[in-house]
Amino acid sequence: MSNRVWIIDDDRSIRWVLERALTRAGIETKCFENGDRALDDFYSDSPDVVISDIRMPGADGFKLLQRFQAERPALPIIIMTAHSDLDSAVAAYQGGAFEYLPKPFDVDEAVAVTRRALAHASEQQGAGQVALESGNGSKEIIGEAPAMQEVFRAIGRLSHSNITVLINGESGTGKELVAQALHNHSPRKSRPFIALNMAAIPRDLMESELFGHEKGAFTGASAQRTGRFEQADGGTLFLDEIGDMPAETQTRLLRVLADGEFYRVGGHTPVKVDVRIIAATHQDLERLVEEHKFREDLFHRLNVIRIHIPRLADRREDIPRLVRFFFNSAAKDLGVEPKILTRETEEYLAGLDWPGNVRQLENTCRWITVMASGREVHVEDLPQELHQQTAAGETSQDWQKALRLWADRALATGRREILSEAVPAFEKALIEIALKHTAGRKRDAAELLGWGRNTLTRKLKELGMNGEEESG
Ligand SMILES: Nc1ncnc2c1ncn2[C@@H]1O[C@H](COP(=O)(O)OP(=O)(O)OP(=O)(O)O)[C@@H](O)[C@H]1O
Repeated sequence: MSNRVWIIDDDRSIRWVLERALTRAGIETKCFENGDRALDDFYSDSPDVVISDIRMPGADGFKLLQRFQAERPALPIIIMTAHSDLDSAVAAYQGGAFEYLPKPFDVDEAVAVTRRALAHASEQQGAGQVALESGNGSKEIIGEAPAMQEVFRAIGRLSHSNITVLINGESGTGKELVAQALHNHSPRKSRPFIALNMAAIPRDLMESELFGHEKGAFTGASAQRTGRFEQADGGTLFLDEIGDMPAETQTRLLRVLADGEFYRVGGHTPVKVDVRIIAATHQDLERLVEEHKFREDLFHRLNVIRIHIPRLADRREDIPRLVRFFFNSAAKDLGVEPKILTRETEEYLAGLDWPGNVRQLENTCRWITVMASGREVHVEDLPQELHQQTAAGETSQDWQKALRLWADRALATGRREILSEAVPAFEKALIEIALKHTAGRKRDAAELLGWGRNTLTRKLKELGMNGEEESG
């Protein structure tokens, strides 16, 4: 009999949850508490799909992946791991894994991924999978927030391809870092990665910058110069702030993408290149298209795969880890000991808006490393502009916004069951004010609150506010 899906994890609760969910979904399962047991069974009873943890005693997930792959290259494997950095995700794909499931995962998602893997298994019966070599010198990308996990998955999925990618995200969110990771984990990784920011190049130099020029093509062109396209041949050209590309350059770019060749400025011989384009923008390109500021045909050429990188404020849970990461790298650069945040400072930083996103956080961490006197960083050690940001924010915020901010901070820093903290504080505040308005008369205060008198009496007792009222 075939046990269609194997679940391999040393954590009994994970095995239990998955087994239950898959069985309910009508999928047969077989569980193993370690990799060695699974390897023992592999030759006598082969699965259709494997779901495996990475870190286990004995044969770990990567070793299993290797062994399974060697025997059955088309076997889909889903790697689960709590260790959610990019490299383990991509390494999983390089071994031929089908999917990457960060822990803790949503059970429905796990079932959906397993279904896809089963469908894939039946399609791919017997087909081989291409193994990729590992990437080179990639900078670490920190991100445990679900939205960042999506980004990592996309990088993993795209690691076999040369497909055009459009990255969306505000300034400083890490678009270039992701573009570099896409390149480093692509078949082009040993060829150049050239980054170019459209917003930073003067308009009249743009074409020569991209396509190069011949000697004498314009005043000042005293020698022939190769452009970025030629420099990126065989590799990747990262076009940042593509929304700022002038119309005439858009037209030329479109032609290059269609023909795979171009002319240097002032040149008459076509130059052939093989370049993968990754474009990025903080702008809404669809809107620019509607406003006729961006060519629709170029937009469609670039918008093959879209990756969205969230604002830092939408992934606050990553802030403490990012801070530790930046403290460590700043300390290394400056030859000092890395700073440490107090819990209060950590909560404070996690609650700020960070309009400059990760770049602003990185700069702040450098500033602190240089400027803060002690090793422990307190709220008062933070740069002045961060204090101003909250002061300005809070005066303009109504109480609901302040409440949201509080909840966001509390959850981002690991607090749980926050209703039990917030509800009594909320009721207490309203009761106090109602009693103030009625000079302490309970009956009237209850009416102001919309409660019966008995309810108010009970609440006062529950909240330990019995000293606050007179009879009324
Ligand atoms: N998730 C992350 N983990 C670690 N470092 C990060 C992360 N995101 C961004 N950084 C760092 O923050 C800085 C800004 O990132 P990057 O230049 O990639 O942003 P960007 O979106 O391309 O910005 P812009 O649009 O302004 O060019 C870089 O130093 C980068 O290394």
